[in-house]
Formats: sequence, structure tokens, C-alpha cells
Amino acid sequence: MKQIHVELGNDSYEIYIENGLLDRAGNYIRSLTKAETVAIITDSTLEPLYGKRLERSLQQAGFRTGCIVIPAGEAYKNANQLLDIYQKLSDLGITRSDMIITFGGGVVGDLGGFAAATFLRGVPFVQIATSIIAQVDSSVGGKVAIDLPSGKNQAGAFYQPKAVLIDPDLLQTLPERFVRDGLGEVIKYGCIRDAGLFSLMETLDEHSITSHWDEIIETCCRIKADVVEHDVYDMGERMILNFGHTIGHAIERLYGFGHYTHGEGVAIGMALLTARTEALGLTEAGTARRLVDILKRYHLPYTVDASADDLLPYIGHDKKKRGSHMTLIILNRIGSCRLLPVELADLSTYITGGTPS
Ligand SMILES: NC(=O)c1ccc[n+]([C@@H]2O[C@H](COP(=O)([O-])OP(=O)(O)OC[C@H]3O[C@@H](n4cnc5c(N)ncnc54)[C@H](O)[C@@H]3O)[C@@H](O)[C@H]2O)c1
Ligand SMILES: O=C(O)C(=O)C[C@@H](O)[C@H](O)[C@H](O)COP(=O)(O)O
Ligand SMILES: [Zn+2]
Repeated sequence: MKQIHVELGNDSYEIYIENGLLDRAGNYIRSLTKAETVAIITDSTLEPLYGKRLERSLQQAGFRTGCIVIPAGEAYKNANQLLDIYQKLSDLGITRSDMIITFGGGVVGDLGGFAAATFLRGVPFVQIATSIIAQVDSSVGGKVAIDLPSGKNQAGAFYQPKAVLIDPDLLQTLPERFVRDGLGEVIKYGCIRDAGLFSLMETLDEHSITSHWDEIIETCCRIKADVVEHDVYDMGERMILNFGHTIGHAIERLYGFGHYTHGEGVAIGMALLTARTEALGLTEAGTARRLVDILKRYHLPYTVDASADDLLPYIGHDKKKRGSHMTLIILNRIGSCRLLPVELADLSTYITGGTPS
């Protein structure tokens, strides 16, 4: 069992990474709370696969359980589903001394976490992360949100979980497309902070990487915990976790949520921006090539059939926009990045669609 502490004062918590953890989740959660009732928020793919196992573990630990199932996919990370969850939490009689568990990928974690943050002005919650994106990124750090017609994650909160439970065994049922999707975020971690992780991924492929999940999940969670501990409210350093997201989020919104997965959008965003910053002499020569090569290796996209003019209206809603400037995250080289404040009028120098060039 691996345990990573996230030090955030009164909001501190532990990340537990352990194969088979799902069946022991009840005991872990019992050690955190005297709650009578636990509301599980999950999706329509996960509930039939694992719902009974999770409920059994919770009931054995003395909890009364209720399960709220949302339709699977990014298209449902929205206000309608949020209202539906509020109603069901109310029907279950959830109080502030009870507990919510988000059991799923990043969509369930973000949407269910936002419900936890806002229902009764806040009910404690635990993230049980089931996809690669959730196990390496979204379950840690307390960003919870829903999408709005104006763009990704446009309504949300910073609301930390009481614990994060990660069972890498669950990845065995994750569909291939979402394995690749998650690798988009793992490649991001290599780019921004860990040249060794990036090099390791250059020696593996989508099959051999499966025997490295524990190591990769731990590495990414440690980076994320460290970044979040320094800047929980995303005022500066935390923005590095947004590398590739400015263009990526605009692509997700432009094509309709769910057409491109989040990791696919981030992959294209990293490739396009890095090609541009390398051409401008801001990024070490050869970096964009290595990035495109690793995206090809894991069958991730790096081009988009859209222009800068298509993307710029959505980029205008990015949360890194402050007044008349936007902060971009650019690579110095693989493993090292920096924040680059750019006047909005100059954004088109950096933002492109099409193919990295
Ligand atoms: N809050 C954050 O810090 C943060 C970080 C990264 C991404 N995100 C958000 O996360 C979302 C993407 O996450 P995602 O890729 O996990 O999406 P997701 O939750 O939609 O999961 C992807 C698909 O895989 C299925 N699935 C998940 N785990 C499974 C398992 N073990 N077995 C079988 N099927 C499984 C889901 O049902 C879904 O169909 C986006 O909305 C993104 O914005 C948030
Ligand atoms: O935790 C963060 O901070 C991140 O930026 C992690 C990202 O991978 C994640 O996609 C996040 O939800 C994006 O946040 P947003 O503030 O751009 O909506
Ligand atoms: Zn992301």
C-alpha cells in the first residue's frame, strides 16, 4: 500500500493506492467518519461493474448506503445532472454529518464533488478514483466543477475530499480509448515536471505500460500533491497543471463535450502550443518533435481540423484570463515549464489550430 499525504492545514488528507482496495473501502472510510449514511455517486458504466462490491464493503463497515447513478460521459457533467443529484441526496436524507462518495472517473469526481461542495453548503466527501485520469489527476486537489454552454468547468469550487482511494486493479476494465485519454495527462506530468517519467514512457507502449501503473500513479499523485500544497487556489504555480488545457478545453467545447475526450484535447493542445513556442525560440529545439512522437506512440491525436479563429472565442472563457492578459503554460524543455503572461491582443501569436508546425 502506498500512502501520500496532502498537507493543506485543516483540509489535509491522505491518498491511498492499493490493489484490491475497493473491497476494503468501507473500513478506510469508517476510520474517517461516524456517518450513518453514505451516498455513492457513480455512473451507468461503473455501477453494474462494481456497485455491489462497494456497497457490501460499506455495509460491512456499518454504513447505510444509497446509490445515485448518472449517465456515463462528459456530456452529462452539467447543471441538469447536478440538480438531479441534489434531489436524490435530499431523498436519501443526507445531512452534513453523513458522507458522499464519488466512485468513478473524472466526470463523476468533478460533478459529484461539486454536488458535495454545495449540497447543504457542504457535505464531506471521499473520492474513489476508477479511471487513469482520476487516479493520476482529477481526484486530488479539490477542483470540482460542471461544464456550462460557455465552456469547460465554468461553474465549480475548490473543495477538498477527506481522502482519495485508488485501486489500480479497477483499470483492467477501463476501455482502451480512456486508457489513452488518461495517458494524455500522464504525458503532461512528464512535460511539466518529470523528464524521467517522460523518458520512461518513451521506452514503453500502451501494452507494456500496464505493468507500471502503480509507479506512474504514485509519481503523478506526488507531483500533483506538491503543486497543490504550494498554491491550492490556482493563483500561480498550480497553473502549470493546465499545460495544454487552454487549447484542449476550447477543442472539447467547440466539438461538443464528449466528442474529444479531455486527454485527447490536452494532447492536441500540448502539441500545438509547443510547436509554436519552439518556433518562437521560447522552448528548447527538438521538444515539439519528442512530444508529437510520444503522442503517436500512445495513439493520441496531435492535430485538429479547426483554426485559431474557431478556437479563440472559447479560449476567451479560460480561467487563466485575468483583466487584459491570459497566462499560458509553456515548456522550457521536457520536464520543465514556466508561466507566460500574454496580452489578450497577442494571443493569436501563440494559439493555432491545424497541425503542429
Ligand atoms: N478536477 C480535476 O483536477 C480534473 C483533472 C483532470 C481531468 N478532470 C476532468 O475529468 C474528466 C475526464 O475524466 P475521465 O477520463 O475519467 O472521464 P469519465 O469519468 O467520463 O470516465 C471515462 C469513461 O470510462 C468509464 N470508466 C471509468 N472508470 C472505469 C473502470 N474502472 N472500468 C470501466 N469503465 C470505467 C466511465 O464510465 C466513462 O465512460 C473531464 O471532465 C475533465 O475535465 C478534472
Ligand atoms: O488541478 C488543476 O489545477 C488542473 O489544472 C488539473 C487539470 O488536469 C484539470 O483538467 C482541471 O480540471 C482543469 O482546471 P480548470 O481550472 O482549467 O478548469
Ligand atoms: Zn486536465
